[in-house]
Parts: sequence; C-alpha cells; structure tokens
Amino acid sequence: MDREEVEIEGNSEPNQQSSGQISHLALDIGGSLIKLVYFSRNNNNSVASKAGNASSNGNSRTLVVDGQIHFKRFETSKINDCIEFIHSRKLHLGGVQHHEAPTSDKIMIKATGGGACMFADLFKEKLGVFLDKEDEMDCLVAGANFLLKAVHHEAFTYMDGRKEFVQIHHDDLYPYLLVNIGSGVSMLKVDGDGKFERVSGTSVGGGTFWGLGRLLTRCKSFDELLELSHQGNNRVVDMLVGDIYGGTDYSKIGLSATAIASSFGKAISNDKELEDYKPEDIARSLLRMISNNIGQISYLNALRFGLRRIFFGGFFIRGQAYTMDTISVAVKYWSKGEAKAMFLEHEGFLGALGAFLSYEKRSLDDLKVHQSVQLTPTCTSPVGDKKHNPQTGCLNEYESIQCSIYAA
Ligand SMILES: Nc1ncnc2c1ncn2[C@@H]1O[C@H](COP(=O)(O)OP(=O)(O)OP(=O)(O)O)[C@@H](O)[C@H]1O
Ligand SMILES: CC(C)(CO)[C@@H](O)C(=O)NCCC(=O)O
Repeated sequence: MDREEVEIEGNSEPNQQSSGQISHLALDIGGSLIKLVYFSRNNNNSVASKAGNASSNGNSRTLVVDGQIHFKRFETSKINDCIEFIHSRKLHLGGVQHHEAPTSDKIMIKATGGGACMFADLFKEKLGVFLDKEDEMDCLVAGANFLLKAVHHEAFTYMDGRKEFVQIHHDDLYPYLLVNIGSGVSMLKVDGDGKFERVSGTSVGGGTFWGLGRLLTRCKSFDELLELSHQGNNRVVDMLVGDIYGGTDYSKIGLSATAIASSFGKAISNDKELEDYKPEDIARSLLRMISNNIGQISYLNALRFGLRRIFFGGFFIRGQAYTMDTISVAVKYWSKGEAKAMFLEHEGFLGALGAFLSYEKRSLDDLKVHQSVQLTPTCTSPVGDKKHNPQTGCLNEYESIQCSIYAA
C-alpha cells in the first residue's frame, strides 16, 4: 500500500474539544445558507499505526485516526451566529497555515460559494483567519462525486412514498446530470472527476419558494412554510385540466383531469383575494410548481446530452417527500420513464464537502482526504424533515457521520 490509511469513526459532539482535535474546517457560504464541514478527532486517539510495515518514508504506513466529520448549517443572514459558533468551538484553528507564510500564524480556511468573497473581510476581522476561496461549481461536483463513490447508502430514488437506495458502481457513474437546488438552480453535466460543464440554470429555485412563500403566507421561517405545505391542497389554487375540460381527461394529449393545467390558475378569480385562500394551500401549490418546473427543466437538459441519471442536491429538497415526489414524477412523466431522478442523503453539503476535500491539494500534516474515502452515515434518515437544533441556533442535518478515510 503506497498511501496512509486513516480511519475516522465515532459520533460524539465535539462541544468542548480542544482546538488541536479539530481540523479542516470548510465553509460553503451561499445566498440563503452557510454550510460547515469539519473533522474532529476523538479525545483518546491520535494518528497511530494500524497495520502493515511502518516505514519512515510513509510508503507502506497505515494510520488510524478516530473521529468524525461534522455537518452544520446556518442562515446566511445570521452569519454572526455562525462566526460565534466557530469561535466558541475554536473551529477556526482547524484551518491550515498559509503556505506562503509558514512562519506566521496566518490560518487559511477553505471556503466556497458567493459569500467566500463577500465575507472574507468579516472572517479576517472577527476570527483572524483568511478564506481560501474554491470555485463553487468545482466544489459541488467534487462533493457529489465523493459521496456517490464513497457512501454506500447515499443516492436514492423516491416515488409514491417509497425510498429506494441505489447502488452506484464507480465505473458506471458518469456521465450524469447534477442539479443543485439552492437559492438558484445550477445544472451540471458531470463526466468525471473535475470534468464537468454547467449546462443550464434557473433563477426559479429554493429562494423563489421561500421568498414568494414568505410574502404570500406571512410565514416567519422556512420550516414553518414547509410545515404548512404538508397540510395544504394545491387543487384549491391550481387550475386543473378537469377545470377547463368540464371534469374530463384530455386523453388525446395524455393529460388526466387531475393534471395541473395552470399553477396558481384558480387565483385569477375576481371573487377571491389573497386572504380568501388558506396559506397552506398556497404553500403546497408553490412547492409543487417550483419542484415540477425544476424537474421538467432538468429532464430537458438530460435529454440534450442523452443522460439517463439525474442527481438532485441543494437544501431546497430537505428530504421532503412531497418535493422529491413531485420532481420524480416530472422526470418520469417527461422522459416517458427513460430517466430517473435520484436524491442524495447529504443533499445540502455538496459544496462544503467539496471545499473540505480540496484541502488535499495542499500539504496536510495530519489528515489527507482521498477520493477513495468510505463513509458510512451513523444514522439513516427517514424521509421527512431532518432535525432542527434550536439550542445552538444552527440547523443540523447530521451531527456527524462515521467513516473511514484513506489518506493520500
Ligand atoms: N432553514 C432554512 N432557511 C432558509 N432556507 C432554507 C432553509 N432550509 C432549507 N432552505 C432552502 O434551501 C435553499 C438554499 O439551499 P442551499 O443552501 O443549497 O443554497 P445556497 O448555497 O444558499 O444558495 P446559492 O447556491 O444559490 O447561493 C433556500 O433557498 C431554501 O429554499
Ligand atoms: C448564482 C448561483 C450559482 C450562486 O450559487 C446560483 O444561485 C444559481 O445557479 N442561480 C441560477 C442562475 C441562472 O443560471 O439563471
């Protein structure tokens, strides 16, 4: 074996850990949310020889580090809470020394997303660290490739309330379409490691759902809007084919009476104002409109390049059954069953993971992350919304994941 092998496992919260045990904090600062990924070693473990012939040149040395990779998120509008969180847990000391100034105490933190530029001065001022910017699309693709290759139960299909994990073989991964639904939507044709093209995008994305939803329903939080959408009936707001065709299907062009002919079409009625509609019906119709639209555009782009597999990421999805179902139905309907929508367990952390993995490019003294990392989540999440942690003020998808990492 010509590389070090590092195994990372465990599931403890690193609240009070010393800064020496935290390493490789990476950030993805998006239009709506900040995502954090970092590694923490367990207290009782340091790098240790695991097996094989330890040698001074490291060629055949096998090392073990017990620890966890952590995932956190904050709203970008609450960036000061995020900085406070980083400071209180000394996560910022888990960057790497500036390569051009090894003798100084300059610490570089890998960061991606638009905020990596916008908030660089704030991080320098408040934490004394430099943000080392990585390209957002590079990071999204690196994160997606990593998860799809490394995590056994990462990708899954979701249809009619059924979640089915999909086994992806390394040699049969490419090409695929990656659709990242953040505030806006990016669509990337991925052909290999670092080989991709952003083929399309749409400004009608997660920010649209949250922005329009907030205005129309007066919800105070995204979670509240999602919760509301669970209870609503979109047919009260949407104009169905049956509304236009007197209750019958338009079977000649394949449209059933219950298909949506026009999203929000019933709201044209002169008899009703916004307050006459239930907020939950509006929330449901909006979620369906946006999910359906993204599903359709995604399929059309997959068709452009002959791609059968479409992976959806981004925090808009949030493990929501209705969102995933709508996207899946749109892809299935428009592709006549030829293409498949697939979702990712770590949907919102692609960019942050990509930034985390980019530490590999620099010399790391204690941990190098290699593409052949094996990750096993400590918990498999049920479909539905994931945990919200009001105590820390941050929204947690996963506290941490258990994994084995093979160092380069
Ligand atoms: N707690 C939350 N607060 C706000 N938006 C949320 C929340 N949870 C999920 N979302 C949804 O996730 C979207 C943001 O997703 P994501 O974090 O992937 O993108 P981003 O990086 O902020 O955006 P972009 O990549 O376009 O800059 C929001 O627009 C919203 O639809
Ligand atoms: C601008 C980004 C890349 C920022 O993450 C994202 O919000 C996005 O892809 N928006 C869609 C822009 C467009 O292609 O119309």
